[in-house]
Amino acid sequence: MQFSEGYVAEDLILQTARSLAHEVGLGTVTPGAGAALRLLAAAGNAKAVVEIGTGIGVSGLWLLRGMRRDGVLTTIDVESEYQRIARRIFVESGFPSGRTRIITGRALDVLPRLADGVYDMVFVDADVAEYAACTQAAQRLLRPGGVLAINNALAGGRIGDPAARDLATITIRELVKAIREADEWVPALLPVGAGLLSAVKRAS
Ligand SMILES: C[S@@+](CC[C@H](N)C(=O)[O-])C[C@H]1O[C@@H](n2cnc3c(N)ncnc32)[C@H](O)[C@@H]1O
Repeated sequence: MQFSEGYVAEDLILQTARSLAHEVGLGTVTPGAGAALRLLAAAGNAKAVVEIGTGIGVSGLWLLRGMRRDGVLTTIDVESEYQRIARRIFVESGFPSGRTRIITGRALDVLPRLADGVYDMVFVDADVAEYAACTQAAQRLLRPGGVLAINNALAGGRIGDPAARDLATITIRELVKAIREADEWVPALLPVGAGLLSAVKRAS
């Protein structure tokens, strides 16, 4: 596990972003999960990606590095102060402001304003209570063959423990089960970082 997490090393800018996030007490994707996000974006030659939960830009930077050179990352967060730092990190990493569309607001207020069926990937990493609604929105936003990725899918390691009945664990457990059983998704639960539930939207 330690080997796979460190397999793709983070450069100085990602390390700096990660330590800034820790300083403000903000969780981020791990390097292994970041590398998996970059892989998924690159595999889909992603031009348009939606991220729910900008934080200060660690996962966004991984996504941008996998996307097409002309791709645009639309990233949503309620905290404009985090996004101010993220904007700086993206630009300092060589991604001009035209490569990002940074939207401040609650995910469930912003997502209905985004266009149907035009996104190649949606990454969800914000409020667990809204994961199911974000998944529903992703179903609408993604093109056929587009990829949904949901962070924290192992619920802090409690997902498979039937004795774990806290609300967050139950919410995630029900969601990963629903996605596994839904005809519209082709899923796999990747055991990187906090767990990255990844699912391709089936062409109907
Ligand atoms: C774990 S952090 C995201 C970390 C980021 N994805 C990364 O790996 O660098 C979760 C973020 O979700 C944001 N957030 C929480 N609830 C939200 C909501 N309802 N809508 C939009 N953003 C929200 C928080 O402000 C926080 O920045």
